[in-house]
Amino acid sequence: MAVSDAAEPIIRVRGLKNMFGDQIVHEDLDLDVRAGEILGVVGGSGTGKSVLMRSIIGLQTPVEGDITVFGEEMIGRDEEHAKHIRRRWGVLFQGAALFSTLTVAENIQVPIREYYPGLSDTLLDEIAAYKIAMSGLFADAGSKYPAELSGGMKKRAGIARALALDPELLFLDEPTAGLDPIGAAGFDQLIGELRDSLGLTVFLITHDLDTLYAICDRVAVLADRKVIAVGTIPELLALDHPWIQEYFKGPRGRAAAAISEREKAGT
Ligand SMILES: Nc1ncnc2c1ncn2[C@@H]1O[C@H](COP(=O)(O)OP(=O)(O)OP(=O)(O)O)[C@@H](O)[C@H]1O
Repeated sequence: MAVSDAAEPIIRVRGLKNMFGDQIVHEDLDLDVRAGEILGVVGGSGTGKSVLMRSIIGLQTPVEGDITVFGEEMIGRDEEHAKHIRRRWGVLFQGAALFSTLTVAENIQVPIREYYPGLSDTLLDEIAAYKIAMSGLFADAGSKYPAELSGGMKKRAGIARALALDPELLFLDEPTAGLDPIGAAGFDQLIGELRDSLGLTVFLITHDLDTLYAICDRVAVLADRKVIAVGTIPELLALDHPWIQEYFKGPRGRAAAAISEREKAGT
């Protein structure tokens, strides 16, 4: 893993403000995501984790603030230039958000067709097969429709589509939600392996404490409309914010920490 804190961050958010009607979701929110890291983003339900991700990827226009990705200012950028930047990231939305009327292979080919309209069907099929293998799906998954896949397989198909354009950055919104513990652990392992082998930077929204312990280099905590803390789990444990203490030191947090300790000890 090659996490760099000295270089310019891959994602830099400053003074972000988001509102829906009278409801202020974010105010004065700052966040850096470093090159090569897996950053876990946690926070209670409705604290604005998904809205933060949507702001960064350009699906939500903030009321105030600056967002740069790969050193490029994202807000107010013209569509043609934004498209070139978007090409450098992949997104796995909650529930995978696959097109239900397309096969897995066709889903993976959607972004490729958008950016490279001239590619032959043979080449598109080869690329889809490669992404399917990278995502740990069985070889004939390409011909299946999403409804024919288990929840875990759907998420892997979503990852395959997110990897379609060889991204440098992945956004994952609750990737292990709804998976059984074994499926979730396998998915964590996949994300870690992809980061290591492809040199990805990963922005990962999760409620899953096991995921935080297993693969996240740092964790950003959303509360009170902003990122109240960001650091390694030991760094966060040293803070006395009530939500952080409850989250990491409540029964589930203690269980996840114990599993992580056992795995490190190899027992
Ligand atoms: N398009 C929208 N219109 C109005 N309100 C919205 C919209 N999108 C999000 N919100 C509100 O913004 C707040 C933050 O939502 P968001 O989905 O980002 O929370 P979250 O932290 O991801 O929650 P969860 O962990 O439950 O997924 C919520 O109160 C939500 O109702």
